[in-house]
Parts: sequence; C-alpha cells; structure tokens
Amino acid sequence: MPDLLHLLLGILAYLAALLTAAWTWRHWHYRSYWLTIGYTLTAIGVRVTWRKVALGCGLTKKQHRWWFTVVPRAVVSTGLVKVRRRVQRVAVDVKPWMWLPLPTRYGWRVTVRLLEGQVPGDYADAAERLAHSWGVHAVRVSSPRPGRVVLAVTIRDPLVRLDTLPASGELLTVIVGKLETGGPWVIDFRTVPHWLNAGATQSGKSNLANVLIVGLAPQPVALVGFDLKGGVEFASYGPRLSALATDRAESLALLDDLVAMMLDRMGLCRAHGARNIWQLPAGLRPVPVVVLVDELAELYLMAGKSEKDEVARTSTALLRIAQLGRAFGIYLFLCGQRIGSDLGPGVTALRAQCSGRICHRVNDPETATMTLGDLDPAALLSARAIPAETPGVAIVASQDGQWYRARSFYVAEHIAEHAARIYAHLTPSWADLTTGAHRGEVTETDIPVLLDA
Ligand SMILES: Nc1ncnc2c1ncn2[C@@H]1O[C@H](COP(=O)(O)OP(=O)(O)OP(=O)(O)O)[C@@H](O)[C@H]1O
Repeated sequence: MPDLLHLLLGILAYLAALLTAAWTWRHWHYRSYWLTIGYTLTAIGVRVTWRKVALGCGLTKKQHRWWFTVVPRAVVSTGLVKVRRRVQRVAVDVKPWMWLPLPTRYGWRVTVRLLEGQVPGDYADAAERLAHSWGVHAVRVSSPRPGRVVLAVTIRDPLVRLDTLPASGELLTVIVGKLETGGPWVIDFRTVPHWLNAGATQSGKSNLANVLIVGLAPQPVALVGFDLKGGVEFASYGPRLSALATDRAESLALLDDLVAMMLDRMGLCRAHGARNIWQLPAGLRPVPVVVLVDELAELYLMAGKSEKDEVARTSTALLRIAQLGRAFGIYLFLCGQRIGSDLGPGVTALRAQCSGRICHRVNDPETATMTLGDLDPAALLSARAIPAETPGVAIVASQDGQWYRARSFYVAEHIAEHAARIYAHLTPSWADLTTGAHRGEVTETDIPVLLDA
C-alpha cells in the first residue's frame, strides 16, 4: 500500500513538474511554446471536436447515408435511430471536410471544403459563433478558390500592443501600423494614390497623420497641409511642410496652386511623350506632393449662400486633383469625422476617387458604410465594434481587395515635430515647386535613411 501511495505521489509530482515547465516556457518564449506544444494540442482539439463545433454553428448538412449496424437502436450523430434492418439509409449530419490546421504567428488557419449548397458567406455568418466555440479572439473567413474557405484564427488580439515604427525604405511608402494578421499595414501612395481616413473624435485619425509625417519626412517628397482646425494639428510640423492652409480662403488659393501645378506637370509629360511623371527622364521628374487634409467637412460646410461659390470652387479643385493627380505625382490623404453625401455631391464624387479607405471607431453605422462603401458587411460590423479603449484601431480596405483590422503605431506629436524639424532641409519651397525648380531631384533610390522613431 505505501508503495502505491509513493507511486501516486511520484506521478502527481511528475505531472506538476511538467505543468510548471510548460507554464514557464509559455511565459518565457511564447512563440516557440506555441509552435510546439500549444499548436499541437490545439490542432488535435480542433480536429477532434470539429463535428460538435460545426453542428453547433450550423455548418453541417443532413445527408442520407447507408448505415450498417449490428446493434438495434444504434447511436449516430443525429441521436437515436431505430434500426430494424442491419443496413439502412439514415439521415446523418455531415460535417464539412477540414484539413489539418496550420500554425500562424497569432493562431492558426485551416482550409475547409464547403458542403453542397454552402457559400463562403455561411462561414462568415458563423465566424463569431466559431470564435466563441474555440474560445479565440476572432475568426476571419476568406475563400481563395471556389469550394474552399480558409478560417484564419487569431487567439489573442495582436493589436493590443504595438512595437515602434519601422522604416519602409521605399519612396512614397510608409509602414503605418500592424494588421491583425501580424503583417505590416502599409500605405503606398504609388499603388493607392488617394486615401479617406474617417473616425469619431479621439479615434486616432491625427495619430495616423503623424505616422505619415514621420514616415514621409525623410523622403524626397513635398508635404502640403490643409488644417481646417485653424492650424492646431499641422502648424507645428511647419518646418517640413511646403505649404499650409488653415482656413477656407487659404485652402482655395492653395488648391488653385495645386491644380496649376498639376496642369504644368501634365504639359511637361505631354511634351516628353510620358504618361506620368515616373516615365519622365530622371533629370526632369518633379517632386511628388502628398496633400494631408484634416477635417475635410470644413471645406464643404456652407454658413450661407455667399459661401456657395467658394465651396463649389474648392470642391471642383479637390475633385480634379483626385481624378488626375495620380499620374502627376499629387496624392491625397483626407481625414474627417464624417465624409458623407450630406456634405454635397462633390464629396460623393471625391469619395469615389479614393480607393484607400480607413475607418477608425465611428459613432454611427452610416459613417462606416460611407467610408468603407459596399465592402463585406462583416467589415462594417467590425468597424462599429472597435472599442474606445483602443484608439488607432481601424478597418482598412486593402490593395488586395480584402479588409483587415489594423492599428497604427503610436506617434506622439513631439516625435512628429522632431521629424519635421530634423528633415526641414528636405522641404522644397512652395515657390520652387510651383515653378518646377525642383525637377530632377527625385530618384527612387534617393531616400535617406529613414527615421527610426
Ligand atoms: N495607434 C495608437 N496607439 C495608442 N494610442 C493612440 C493611437 N492613436 C491614437 N492614440 C491615442 O488616442 C488619442 C486620440 O488620438 P487622435 O488625436 O489621433 O484622435 P483624433 O481622431 O484625431 O481625434 P480628434 O478628431 O478629436 O482630433 C491620442 O492622444 C493618443 O493618446
């Protein structure tokens, strides 16, 4: 008897030591723990419980199968089936075929073969139920090819804590944050020239503009600001801005200059048989211009009829830049709390030209719909579910046609101000820009070492 007691105590001590070692490993180096022990246990658990989970989430289908039994009243997945003959056709709940889950940085992903009559939307609808059944942060559904869906599972929200802003190293490209997949969130103006950045107050819009300023400041580009909050947001970045407008009248004059600059560049391209400034000989290529607009709605609001003409001119100029700017190196980044059609037809047309969409936390569903357009309804739900405690989190419509939850790196104002000061010598003067004196100063390999904020 004492031997048995010793044996039991020995086993218990051994198990306790194993659990402590696993716990320590998990806390010491989560990634290696996850890729070995964590993932293996999860993969086994997911495969073993898949029938139950699929049934609970409404992803199974009733199918008739021949069923063989030697036991009357045999139990099948649907419950008790009375079997009079040994082989009988019975209705069973068939689960979708699941491949082996593969580990990812923040969880795992698995491919599932759709059952007859199922569409990827059925899995998107069940995504929240799947997340709760598996006890994970989120399940995202994509369909890389017909008949298959990939369920990408994130165990914990990777956007709760972010590292620092890394350098992108490419012209007009800034890594502004992290996607929920763990990949970088990249704003590349040469691929997506114009962006809408919407969100309620304190949702992180200005922080994203700060990230862009820090990322673009060391690059051979001109930055232009429209700060309709009277300059409180962008005035301190003045050293790195080639021009700044802080009210409606200044904005109109600056927009007229930008349109004139665009027409000048158009003439230059035509004269050299180029379709855009990037096809011009290196010695003639003008400096790209990134236009940052804060509080876009202010440009469209009318206090009375007297402002109608001014608003119409502003709207036309912005729209022309949005329509033609890409080829001539003029890019827009438009921020606002609401970018809705209630501001007039000009805004609707402008919105249609902006293929880059960023929707921070919003107060009303219309703003999410207006910003993200007719993207997957799950994206709109996700935008409305962004909590106030995580400023900087946004839904991003990406270049690959997908949408992602993402979070910008936190860049305090003083860091952006510092970047604007130390790269002030790279600021082209507005007079030189409008007369074309800076031509030939941009080559793609000409980016100084980027600021590591
Ligand atoms: N990515 C982020 N990570 C952590 N904190 C952030 C992030 N983005 C913003 N914040 C915090 O949220 C606060 C509000 O951000 P921000 O000023 O960018 O919001 P906003 O949408 O521009 O608000 P407003 O419209 O009132 O100017 C910031 O002071 C900052 O502390």
